[in-house]
Amino acid sequence: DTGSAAAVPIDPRFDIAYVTPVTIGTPPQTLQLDFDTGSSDLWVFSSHTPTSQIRGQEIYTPDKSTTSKLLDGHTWSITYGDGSASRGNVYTDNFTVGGLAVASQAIQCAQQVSSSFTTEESIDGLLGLGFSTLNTVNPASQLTFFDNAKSKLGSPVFTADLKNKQAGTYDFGFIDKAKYTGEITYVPVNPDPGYWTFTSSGYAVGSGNFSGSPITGIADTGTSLVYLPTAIVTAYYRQVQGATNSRNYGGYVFPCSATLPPFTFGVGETKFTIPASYMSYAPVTDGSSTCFGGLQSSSGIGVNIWGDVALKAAFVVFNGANPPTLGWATK
Ligand SMILES: O=C(NC1CCCCC1)N[C@H]1[C@H](O)[C@@H](N2CCCCC2)[C@@H]2OC[C@H]1O2
Repeated sequence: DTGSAAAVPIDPRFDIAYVTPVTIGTPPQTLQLDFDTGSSDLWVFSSHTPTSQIRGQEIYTPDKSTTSKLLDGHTWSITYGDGSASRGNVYTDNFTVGGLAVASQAIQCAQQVSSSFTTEESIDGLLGLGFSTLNTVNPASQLTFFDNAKSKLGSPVFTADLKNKQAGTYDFGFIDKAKYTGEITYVPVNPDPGYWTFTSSGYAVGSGNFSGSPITGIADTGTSLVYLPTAIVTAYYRQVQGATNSRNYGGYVFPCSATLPPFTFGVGETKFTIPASYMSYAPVTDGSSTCFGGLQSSSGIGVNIWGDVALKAAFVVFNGANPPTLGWATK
């Protein structure tokens, strides 16, 4: 079997996050989920979510599905790196992504979501694509959709083809040659503690020389920006007129009119260049002429993160074989 579904930016102006349609239950209920390789919980806004915390999101109502089953006594609670959080109870039900079906997928129903989820009206929940070891369901942790689907897939892979300000694709079970150019460079993945952790072979700022120092970090579709060591980030913003590290906005900002250099990162012998246009994330507040950078420091986080700003510049294969690897190709 295979699956293929669109990854649609939630805002036409800035690539804050991407959502992908899924169906849950019988008859199918369609929700738009944020596919997140940086976590491993599949949770949804639901009939168990207080209405005060719902603002336009689609919800899953297990009682309306003839195939839903309560996973009795199981609960979950998750907090993300940006401080957003949710918790609730668990059902199993039929679940599909782009034609790929899993019977009895654990569906974590939110009984509480934090404000940043309530205010993000176009995200109806998350679909974790990290390793199942990160799943937070107690007392028995649950498998991700990918882990449940693996046995049905011709090849135990999924691919991310995220795009700048346009819809891309998540494919499951096959590698679409039409989506990339040249060869795919595969690199080792350390699945402990549960992220798609790999080592980049270095970086360059604009037309500057390539620095071949290894950068270990995670490939995270659920994070908008790229977070790297301070030395790399300061080298980048030294090339941006008027850039400053703003305590007020919590990162590097610059005049939206500034000329930005592109940013190149290495994977094995292959080099990926993030265009300058991807390196300006969004105005710090609506209509402001001060923009927030797409590259920020990872010093406060404890891990380097290759988020959407970087992933958009490549075709990425998440290879769930044993051992797992990551494949990177230009497009
Ligand atoms: O917390 C992170 N990443 C951290 C960012 C700071 C540095 C450490 C990693 N990712 C989350 C992301 O922000 C959430 N957000 C929801 C609202 C729209 C934008 C996406 C969404 O929910 C979980 C995951 O995706």
